[in-house]
Amino acid sequence: MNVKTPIPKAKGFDNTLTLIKEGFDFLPKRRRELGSDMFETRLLGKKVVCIGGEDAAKVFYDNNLFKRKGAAPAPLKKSLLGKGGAHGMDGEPHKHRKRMFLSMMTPDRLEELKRIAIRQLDAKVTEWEKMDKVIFFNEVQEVLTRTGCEWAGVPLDEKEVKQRTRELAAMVDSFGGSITRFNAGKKARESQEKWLKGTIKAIRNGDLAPPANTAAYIIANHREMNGKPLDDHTAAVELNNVIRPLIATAYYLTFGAVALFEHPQVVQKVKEDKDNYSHMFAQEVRRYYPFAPAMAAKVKQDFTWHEYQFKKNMLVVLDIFGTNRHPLSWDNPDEFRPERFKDWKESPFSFIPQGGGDHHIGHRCAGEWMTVLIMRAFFKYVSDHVSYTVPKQDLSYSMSRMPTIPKSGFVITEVKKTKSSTKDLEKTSKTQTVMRS
Ligand code: HEM
Repeated sequence: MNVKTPIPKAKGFDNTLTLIKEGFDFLPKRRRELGSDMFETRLLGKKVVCIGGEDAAKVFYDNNLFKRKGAAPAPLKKSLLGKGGAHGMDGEPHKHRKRMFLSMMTPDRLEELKRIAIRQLDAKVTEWEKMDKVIFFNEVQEVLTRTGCEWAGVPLDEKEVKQRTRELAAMVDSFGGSITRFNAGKKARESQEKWLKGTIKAIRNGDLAPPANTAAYIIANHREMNGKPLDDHTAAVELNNVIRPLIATAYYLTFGAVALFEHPQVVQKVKEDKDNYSHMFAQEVRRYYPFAPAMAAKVKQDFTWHEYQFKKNMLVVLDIFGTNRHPLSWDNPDEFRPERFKDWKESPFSFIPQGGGDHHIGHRCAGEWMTVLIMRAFFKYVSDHVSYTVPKQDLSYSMSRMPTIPKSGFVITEVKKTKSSTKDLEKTSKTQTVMRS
C-alpha cells in the first residue's frame, strides 16, 4: 500500500459535487494524483478519510475497528437499502441477522436458484425469437425478478411482473447523486415495502405457506436475539434485500454479454468450460466492470494506522472499484483477462466487488454465491444455447453515472435457440459453483 505521511488532502473544500461528476473515477483518480492510497477530503459537509487497496480493505473489514451504524448516507435508506436491514448493523445482532441470510444459501437452495433462473431465461428466449429487437439489460431484469420471487417464495402475479421489475430496477438505479433517480427509487421502495409487508403478514397469519427453506418463510419466522420476530416493516426490508440485489446482477450479466461480444476468443472457452473457465470469466466481469463504487464505515474506537490517528466516529470510505483494479494486487489491472483468476491467491481483500472479508462474521455480501452462480449459468447459456446478431449500437458506458451500463442496454436481434434442452447447464459441479466466491 502506498501511503504518504502526513496523509494528503484532496483539493477543494467539499468534493461532493466532484464525486457526483466523476463517479467511479473520483477515488482512484485522487489516489493516483495524490500518490497515496489514503487521503482526506470532505463529502456532504463531513470530513472523510478515503482508502483503497488490499491492505486498506483488510483494515476496513476489521469489526473491532469499524462499525456501520450511521455510516451510510441517510438518503440511501429511503431508496436503495431501507431502514433496519443488515447493512447498517454491528456486533452480535449483525452476526445473528447475517446467519438468517446465510441459512438461505445451502448448496441445494443455490442449485435450485440456478434451475429456476435457467428455466426463466429459456422461457424468455422463446419470446426473444419472435422479437425484432431485444434490449438484453431490460429483459434480463425481468427474468431476474421472476427468478428472485419464485426462489424466495414471494407470490408474483403475472399482471404485476412489469411493475415489480420496474420498481426493483428503480431502487438499484437510485444511488449516485441524481435527484430524479433518487425520487424514483424512494417511490419504488415505498410501494415494494407495502407489497412485501403484505407477504410477511400473510405468512404470519397462515394465508400463505411458502416452503420452509425459502427466504420469505425464513424471514417471516426469524427470531431476533431477544426471541422476538422482526417487525413487519423490517421483515419486508430484509425480504427486499434478497430480491432487489438479485436484479442488480443484470448489470454484470449485460457487461458480461458485451464482453463475450467484444472478446470473441473467449466464447469457445466459456462454452467448453475447461478448468472452470466460466467461473474465471464471471470473476473477471465482476472485477473489471464498475458496479459498487465504495463503502462507508465509522471508526469504532481510536486507533493509529500508517501513523494516522483514526478517531472514534470518523467517517471512512473504502474504494471498491479502485481496489479491484489496484496495480499492487493485479497485473495490468485495466485489461480484461479472465485467465488471471487461474492462479489467483483468493485473497478476500484484493477482490471486493461485493464487499471483502468473511461472509459469516463481516459485511461481505450475503448473495455473492447466488450472483456468481447465475452469472456462470447465463454466460454458458448465451455462449452455447442461442445464436444472435449484434447490430451497430453505442456500447460505451459512462464512468460518471453510478450505476452504469452500456448506453444501448446491449441490443441483440435474430435470436434463435440452438439447443432444445438446458439440462447440461444444471450439471456444473456443486462445490465449484457454490462454495468459491
Ligand atoms: C450484482 C450483484 C450484487 C452486488 C454487486 C452486491 C454488492 C454488495 C455490496 C457491495 C455489499 C456491501 C458490503 C459491505 O457492507 O461492506 C453487499 C451486501 C449485501 N448483499 Fe449484496 N450484492 C449483489 C447481490 C446480492 C444478492 C443476490 C443478494 C441476495 C441475498 C445480496 C444480499 C446482500 C445482503 C443481505 C448484504 C448485507 C450484508 C451485511 O451487511 O452483512 N446481494 N452486497
